[in-house]
Amino acid sequence: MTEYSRKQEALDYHAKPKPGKLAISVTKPFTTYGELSLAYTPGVAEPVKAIRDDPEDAYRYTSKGNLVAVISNGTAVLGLGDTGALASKPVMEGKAVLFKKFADVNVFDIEVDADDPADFIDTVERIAPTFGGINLEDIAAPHCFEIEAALIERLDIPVFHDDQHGTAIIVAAGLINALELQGKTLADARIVCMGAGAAGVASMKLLLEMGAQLDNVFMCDRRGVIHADRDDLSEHKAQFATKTDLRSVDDAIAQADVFIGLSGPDTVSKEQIATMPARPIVFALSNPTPEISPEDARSVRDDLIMATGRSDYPNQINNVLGFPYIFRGALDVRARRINMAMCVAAARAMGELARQPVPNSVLEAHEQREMAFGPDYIVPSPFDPRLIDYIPPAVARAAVDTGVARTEYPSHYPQPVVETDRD
Ligand SMILES: NC(=O)C1=CN([C@@H]2O[C@H](COP(=O)(O)OP(=O)(O)OC[C@H]3O[C@@H](n4cnc5c(N)ncnc54)[C@H](OP(=O)(O)O)[C@@H]3O)[C@@H](O)[C@H]2O)C=CC1
Ligand SMILES: CC(=O)C(=O)O
Ligand SMILES: [Mg+2]
Repeated sequence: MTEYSRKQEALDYHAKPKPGKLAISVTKPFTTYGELSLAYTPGVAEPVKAIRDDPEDAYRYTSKGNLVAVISNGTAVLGLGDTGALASKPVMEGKAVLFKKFADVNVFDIEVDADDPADFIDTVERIAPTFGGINLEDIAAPHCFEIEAALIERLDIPVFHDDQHGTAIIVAAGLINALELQGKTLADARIVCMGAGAAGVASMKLLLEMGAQLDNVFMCDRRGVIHADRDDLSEHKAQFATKTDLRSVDDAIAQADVFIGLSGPDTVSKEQIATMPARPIVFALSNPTPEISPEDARSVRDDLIMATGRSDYPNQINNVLGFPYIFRGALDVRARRINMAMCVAAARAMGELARQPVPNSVLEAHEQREMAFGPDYIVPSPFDPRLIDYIPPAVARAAVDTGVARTEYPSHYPQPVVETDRD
């Protein structure tokens, strides 16, 4: 397929037979006058009064508890940069499709024309009563950090910046598996992260939480390696400013076991990948164009494990594996927030699933005869039907254990096996 026909196919997919990828459906019988009088006036006044008297009843009588807002201001849309709010809508509709298809979570996508963080925060705060959770998407650093922190502070529903934590979870799951396959460990691995924005900062923070060492993490932005002698660092970059003699990205990559790209298209060269020590790991995760193509990386290395964020190569490290299931688990225990313990639990569950035999439905979706844990299969496929059995229970359990759940661990979720003493 030529580049032109690929583009046209994508445009046609979005345009036909109806513009966009989503519609709203009605969940109650609605054909008679009696049903009209229940759904609308006078019947609707009863749940209104109930919720006025007890706001928790919103979870009982409305769609709030299974409704997430996917909200963007369009300032960091994929790796395309600041496209503006309107142009981010196809991505937000796409996230809504994934939420619904993979975890049966309903979504309103909301594109907010507000570059000023205070305006954006106010808008989200005002519309928050509608929703059971808020998924922030494609909001550039550094504003994304301020926006997320303010909304977590002001709201009592989960607020989750997907590009930060959704990405971090899948990066951690994939990296732990890839390191094991390469005979390395998270505690010892030297990691270069190209991109110190939303995704890069959160991913490195989760890796530190899960065992990576700060002295082994070399964060890079457009000005090169982030180090302690730089005086141009935001608070979020400064937490990675270690004492190091490394200054150039070339030098950092030449010592790195792992390269993680969360920056933009074509930001690392074949020559740089060629200098990495034996058995390297290269996650080129910028979308849609990675930091380096798998073809280019493989042309200079036959000992690497390679992943991208795309669906058309093996090892898709993409937050699609995370956000539908993390919200499913959080909503099902009515969590007040999504905390670090829930993120770690999700990453571990995801990584574990990749080690299990692959079901036929996944082989069929990928048109493969065989897939098994190994260099070309370090994370589950987005089409793995077991993701819903692995991740939400892990997230819900962590929410309950850390005291952020408003309900008990759901009775319809897998229950722990109780050992009985028969003696
Ligand atoms: N696969 C996945 O699941 C995901 C992938 N991503 C990808 O990660 C990338 C970043 O997204 P996000 O963190 O939200 O965006 P941000 O705008 O928050 O951060 C972008 C970061 O990348 C750096 N950067 C951009 N271009 C270059 C370059 N040429 N050389 C070095 N550094 C560069 C920026 O540097 P500076 O600070 O100097 O401006 C900044 O630190 C995107 O390409 C996105 O598609 C994001 C989320 C999920
Ligand atoms: C996958 C995603 O969220 C991104 O590239 O921004
Ligand atoms: Mg995104």
